Amino acid sequence: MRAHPSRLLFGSTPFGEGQEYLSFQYRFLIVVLIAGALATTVFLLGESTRLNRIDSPHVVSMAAFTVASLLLWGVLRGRPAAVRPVAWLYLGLCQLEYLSALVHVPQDEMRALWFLTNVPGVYLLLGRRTGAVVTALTVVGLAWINPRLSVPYSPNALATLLVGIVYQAIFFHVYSARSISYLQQVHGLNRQLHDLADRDPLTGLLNARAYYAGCEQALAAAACEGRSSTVLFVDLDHFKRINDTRGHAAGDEVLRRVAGCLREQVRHSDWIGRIGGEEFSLLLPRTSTEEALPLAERLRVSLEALQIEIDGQPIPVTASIGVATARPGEHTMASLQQQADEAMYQAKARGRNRVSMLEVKPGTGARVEREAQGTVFTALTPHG
Ligand SMILES: Nc1nc2c(ncn2[C@@H]2O[C@H](COP(=O)(O)OP(=O)(O)OP(=O)(O)O)[C@@H](O)[C@H]2O)c(=O)[nH]1
Repeated sequence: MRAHPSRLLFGSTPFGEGQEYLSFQYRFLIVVLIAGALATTVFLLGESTRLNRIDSPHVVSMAAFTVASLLLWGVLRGRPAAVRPVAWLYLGLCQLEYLSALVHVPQDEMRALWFLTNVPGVYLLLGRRTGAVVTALTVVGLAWINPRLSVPYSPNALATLLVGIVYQAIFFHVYSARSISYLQQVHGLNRQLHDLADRDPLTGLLNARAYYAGCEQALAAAACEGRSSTVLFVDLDHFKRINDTRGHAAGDEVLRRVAGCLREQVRHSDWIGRIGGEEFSLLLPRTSTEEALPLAERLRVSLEALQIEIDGQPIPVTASIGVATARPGEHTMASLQQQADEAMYQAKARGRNRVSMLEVKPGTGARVEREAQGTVFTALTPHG
């Protein structure tokens, strides 16, 4: 597969969530470093072909500037965290280079304009406060050095230059404030969109698509560490009756309360999703069957103990829970969920409000089923 040409310039640099502005600064600085090196190279080529005349101290300064810019590019490439220190170094380098032009190339009337080019870069890379300080220092510095130059600027030319620098500073002050707040808004809206796309609006849990996508990765990560993971498939019993006898709104309230109860009892690292009407699935990464079964039983008891009252009338809730465990590399999320599904149907078939576990022995395909009674688990149909 061919690499995208932009990788030559920027490398394959990873950016975390919420790093849009850093990613912009990183790319901006790389382009600025290369553009700076190219600009001085053009001047050096002009000098070597006698198209323009530059005094020798400034030729040395431009050559050093070109090499230093390329070195800074090499340092920055692939390291977005280095944007600030590299930007500071580059700012110092630019100021020295412009100063050298001011002193050593008096025949170039336009040379002081280079100081204008720093203002946008400082605002965008080092922030508004640094931008204001650098602008003030540049204005004072130019006013101080002008009478000391071998060919000074006229008062009119100097005033135009200084007012131009201040005007540009004000412009970029406002621009950087607005662009950052705009990016923050876009980031917030992006998060909301992600939430809308990933969450079930009724319960706030992950929807089936987001749940399975996250679980697939969590399962693979646990397998890489040689750890098992377990799925608990929770299906409410006779939920249709609640809808039929107490109304759909009451059914919705039950689903919200069940989701809250499940969420409260699992670890932060566990995955939980609403994958169907009254169906919830939990993936417990790095968790064996022996660790998961007592939790499944605890969840069943908690759901049974939920006290849901609507219009003063209690609504009893129970759930059937299917348990299936994947040893490292043994299952995809789809096949593990399928096994938990089968285990849940066993729990339904045996009378509901219970936990059932199904294990399929690798190689032989032999099935071992277990069921909880209280917190004791008994093997039901071991064979193989
Ligand atoms: N209130 C409400 N009901 C829903 C929602 N999504 C699905 N349902 C209902 O959930 C019910 C599921 O019924 P069934 O699949 O027959 O399951 P059950 O009644 O729980 O029976 P068993 O699973 O066999 O114990 C259906 O009546 C659906 O209309 C929802 O978002 N809100």
